[in-house]
Amino acid sequence: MNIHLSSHHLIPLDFKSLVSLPNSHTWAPSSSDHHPFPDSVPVIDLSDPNATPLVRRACEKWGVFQVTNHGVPMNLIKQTQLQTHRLFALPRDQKLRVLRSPDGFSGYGSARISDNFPKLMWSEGFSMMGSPLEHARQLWPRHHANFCNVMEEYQKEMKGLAAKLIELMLRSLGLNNEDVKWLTHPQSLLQLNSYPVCPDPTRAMGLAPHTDSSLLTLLYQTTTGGLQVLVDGVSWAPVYPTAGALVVNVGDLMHILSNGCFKSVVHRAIVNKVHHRISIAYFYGPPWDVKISPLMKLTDHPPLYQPVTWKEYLGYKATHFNKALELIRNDGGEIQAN
Ligand SMILES: O=C(O)CCC(=O)C(=O)O
Ligand SMILES: [Fe+2]
Repeated sequence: MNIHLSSHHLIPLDFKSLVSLPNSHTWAPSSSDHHPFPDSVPVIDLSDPNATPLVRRACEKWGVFQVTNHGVPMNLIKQTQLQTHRLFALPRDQKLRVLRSPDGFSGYGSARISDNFPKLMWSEGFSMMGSPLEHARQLWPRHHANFCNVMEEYQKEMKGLAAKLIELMLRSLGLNNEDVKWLTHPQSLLQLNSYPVCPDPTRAMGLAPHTDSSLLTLLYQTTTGGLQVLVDGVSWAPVYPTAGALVVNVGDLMHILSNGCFKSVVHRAIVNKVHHRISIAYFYGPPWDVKISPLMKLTDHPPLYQPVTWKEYLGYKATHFNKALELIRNDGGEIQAN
């Protein structure tokens, strides 16, 4: 499905002014909503001597895990959370001053994946590629320094942790950083998500089911849960907020790189009636123009995917959404890129 909506769908609702769900935001329940999953996403302590095999198992079975003892200062996470609330608490017309352009990466707006669904989501977001200075100046002409410092520091910490986790994932497969030399210049995007209090959460969708296009995503979801992952294609397992933990999602590019060994996890965010939920997602990937393909050492069976750059892959994702991986699969996507 690829429904191209006009750019006004980039503009989130004025959530505060609504006492009921408008039809544009009312979703039919899906059959998997009735299959809650009893097991829960693994939590891995990075200081555990067994962390490497635990990471491998989590990536193969789930495509997602939580990490504790990750070394990112809790105070910085709290500051980032505070600045995120500060941004979304701004009056709507002020946030609309920094509206993301339809094909842009930075700024305020509805979820990028909105174009692929017939209904709209109960959320708003703010994305940053590199420094947020330009937008922050428009949001707070005089008081933007704190926001910028915190977001830049957070990106720096996430970059270090992402590199560490990639190394761990590679090591778990018998590989090392020499196999991904191009990762000395990673590319990343920081995305703040806001899910306002919702009058009818069972019929609304915070963020519709998707996989991330990154190599990996590091997500902080505060103490208000809402993230769910799809297990075996039929059941939604909640990812319970765990004090100080960060959620690690395997993204599509890591699935490709691992020649299908690691799952890229399908996930979604649900909303609730009581708490305004925020989450902070850091997407980490290769430089835009580097071709990613299954690592040769893992191709004891033929490579499953054709080489693709992150930029090209995002293009496929925009046109074919959850069929994008099929499109570059060697054993025959029937779909043709257009
Ligand atoms: O808010 C969440 O828990 C999920 C966010 C997410 O999946 C994303 O930003 O890609
Ligand atoms: Fe995601």
